[in-house]
Amino acid sequence: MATDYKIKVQNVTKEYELFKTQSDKLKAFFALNRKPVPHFWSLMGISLEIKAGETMGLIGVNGSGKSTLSNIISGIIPQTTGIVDVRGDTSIIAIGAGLRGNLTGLENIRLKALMQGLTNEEIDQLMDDIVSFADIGDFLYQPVKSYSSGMKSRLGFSIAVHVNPDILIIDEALSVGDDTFYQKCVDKITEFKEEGKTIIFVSHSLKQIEMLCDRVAWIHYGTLKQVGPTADVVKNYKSFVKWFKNLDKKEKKHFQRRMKEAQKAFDIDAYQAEAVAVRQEANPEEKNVAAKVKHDFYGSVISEKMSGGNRVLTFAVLALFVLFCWVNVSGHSLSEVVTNPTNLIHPTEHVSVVGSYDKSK
Ligand SMILES: Nc1ncnc2c1ncn2[C@@H]1O[C@H](COP(=O)(O)OP(=O)(O)OP(=O)(O)O)[C@@H](O)[C@H]1O
Repeated sequence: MATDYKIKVQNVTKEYELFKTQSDKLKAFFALNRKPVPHFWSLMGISLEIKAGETMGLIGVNGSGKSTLSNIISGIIPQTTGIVDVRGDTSIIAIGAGLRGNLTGLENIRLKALMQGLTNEEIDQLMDDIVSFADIGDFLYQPVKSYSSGMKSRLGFSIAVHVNPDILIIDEALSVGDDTFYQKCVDKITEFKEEGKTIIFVSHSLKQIEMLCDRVAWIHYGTLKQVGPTADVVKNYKSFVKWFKNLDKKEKKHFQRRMKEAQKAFDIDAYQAEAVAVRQEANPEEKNVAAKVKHDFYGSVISEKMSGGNRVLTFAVLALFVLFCWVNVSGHSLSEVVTNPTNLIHPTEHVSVVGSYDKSK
């Protein structure tokens, strides 16, 4: 792989546990002896480099993993394994990400710009431009949860392009706006390209991809099917779509089920062993390849899962917290409760009269 990249992802995977309900998820968090939960690998090992100043398109059918990958690159979600290296003094902005539903449009502008490192004075100077580009009228003063998807996209896009990011990630933002807004966005993206910014552009519109992207990565059910010049990848993708459309209903379902089953059955240990074998074969003299690959896989990853020990610790801290609250409410001192725990269920007189009042007054 070349070294002059702006963004590099290497052996990136993303695993989800498919809990049926939120309460199942919560129970599993505290359970010491967890029942097995079905797993799903949204990404099964993506390696890709994007050069500075390049516009890279991400294409693929619904659910193939495009948003998962762009969210990992923008740091919104962590990868399960692999390296994500974003180089240089970089600020990334992903259009749809980070809008808070309970805040108004104006509040969201300030919040996102502050998170991007702008000062309040800088935001004040940009505010008129952001508001006028978004063009959503009085909705600016309404909570974002009341916006249509087109309005959210207008606001997100406007903030993103005005805070002057080094890397811009555009995930399906152009598909929901009307024609006027679409043209404004295309002009802005073209301006960004001319300024040499790096852009990741996720879209189902092959016309937009062909118009804007230098190279394209085709993500196919969690794998990188092809990466290369736009015309080549789009041509192959179109052939796949044509092939798929020609299948009858039963064949389509069968194909989709087979792909999803493969994503459930993905074996991360086998994938890691394969990476070791590939690296060793490329450089037979290299020592400690297994340990180095292990480090590449897990060294920069923040684990979303808690170890058994950490779960016990969290549980103990919570239990202590509840106990201290209870001691406090009981009105006894800690030493009184320690010497006689039944004090916990016999509050002091002081506590028992709290909230009562003297009817004779
Ligand atoms: N939080 C989650 N929990 C479980 N599965 C998830 C989660 N988020 C995404 N997935 C699954 O990961 C897969 C990839 O989703 P992703 O949104 O990245 O696809 P996409 O290519 O962007 O799709 P689309 O073109 O429809 O936007 C899908 O099968 C999706 O159901």
